[in-house]
Amino acid sequence: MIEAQGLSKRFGAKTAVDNVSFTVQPGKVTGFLGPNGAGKSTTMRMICGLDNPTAGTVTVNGRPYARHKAPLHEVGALLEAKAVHPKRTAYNHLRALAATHGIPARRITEVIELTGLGPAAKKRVGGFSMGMGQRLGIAAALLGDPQTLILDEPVNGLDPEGVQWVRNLARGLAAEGRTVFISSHLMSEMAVTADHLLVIGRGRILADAPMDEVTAGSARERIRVRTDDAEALITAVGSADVEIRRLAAGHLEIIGLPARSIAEAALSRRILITELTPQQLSLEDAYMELTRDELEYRSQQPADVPAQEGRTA
Ligand SMILES: Nc1ncnc2c1ncn2[C@@H]1O[C@H](COP(=O)(O)OP(=O)(O)OP(=O)(O)O)[C@@H](O)[C@H]1O
Repeated sequence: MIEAQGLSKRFGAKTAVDNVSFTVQPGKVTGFLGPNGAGKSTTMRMICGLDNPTAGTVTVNGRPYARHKAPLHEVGALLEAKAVHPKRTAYNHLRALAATHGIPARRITEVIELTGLGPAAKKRVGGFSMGMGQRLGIAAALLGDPQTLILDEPVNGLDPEGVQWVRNLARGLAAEGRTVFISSHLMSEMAVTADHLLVIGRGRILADAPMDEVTAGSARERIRVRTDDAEALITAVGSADVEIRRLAAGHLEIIGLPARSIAEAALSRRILITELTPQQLSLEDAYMELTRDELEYRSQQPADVPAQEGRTA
């Protein structure tokens, strides 16, 4: 279990992590999501004792990382920009790690097999693709057979088979009762991998909830509507609080109004409706809603490209 209490990290004037408290439970995959620069890597680095908190504490199984006698057996971490000697082979890199942590050689063979590194194990790491580097990082994280896994963007650079492999690995480790904390930018992947979500924006926790609660719990209802007269319906339901997307001819998505209000507005104007379907939020939709005001680096819409969403104000 990972427990953070009032955890903060400042770099000069920049507050990267701002007084966050959370618990990452064993037996589950917990996804860690947030826009670029939100504080995910800094939080993970503090969990692993690589950055010192400015305030607050974070423990793994009741102790700060540095206070564990055999940390590699306790916590396995894949963090960005892991330093690996480029002239070393993958096998020798793992052997050096194992030797300094009292891990037997047979475990090296096991993790090489587990991560599909076999054919590349005797090659120099300097020539590795990003995906092979990720597999080596995951092999290193698994080396001590730890109870807690912290994986920062583990699927970066992996091919579809590799992405699926990470998903099955994470789910398998959690099923064994381990704590699995994993960050990713791939929403669709996170939606099928994680049981629980922690969303961070500008250093603060925006959501800490089971996956199905996050995807079900949008503040605004989202209804698919088919009608013979889309223009009349847009006029009937339009207001500053209602967002309307034109999906195809006679096919709309109305956000911010319950189905009954749409039906009543249509009935009072004798507009025929042929479909009225409440939508389940995708994780991506839920995430976009949660982080709408929290983006540190925002993309600009080119001025001459019409906005995708027509707001009827
Ligand atoms: N060593 C550092 N010195 C100064 N600022 C830093 C340092 N490390 C991180 N930051 C800043 O802290 C903030 C959080 O960075 P962090 O890398 O934790 O975000 P992230 O959520 O992992 O982002 P990404 O998704 O882009 O990897 C950013 O504004 C970043 O520029």
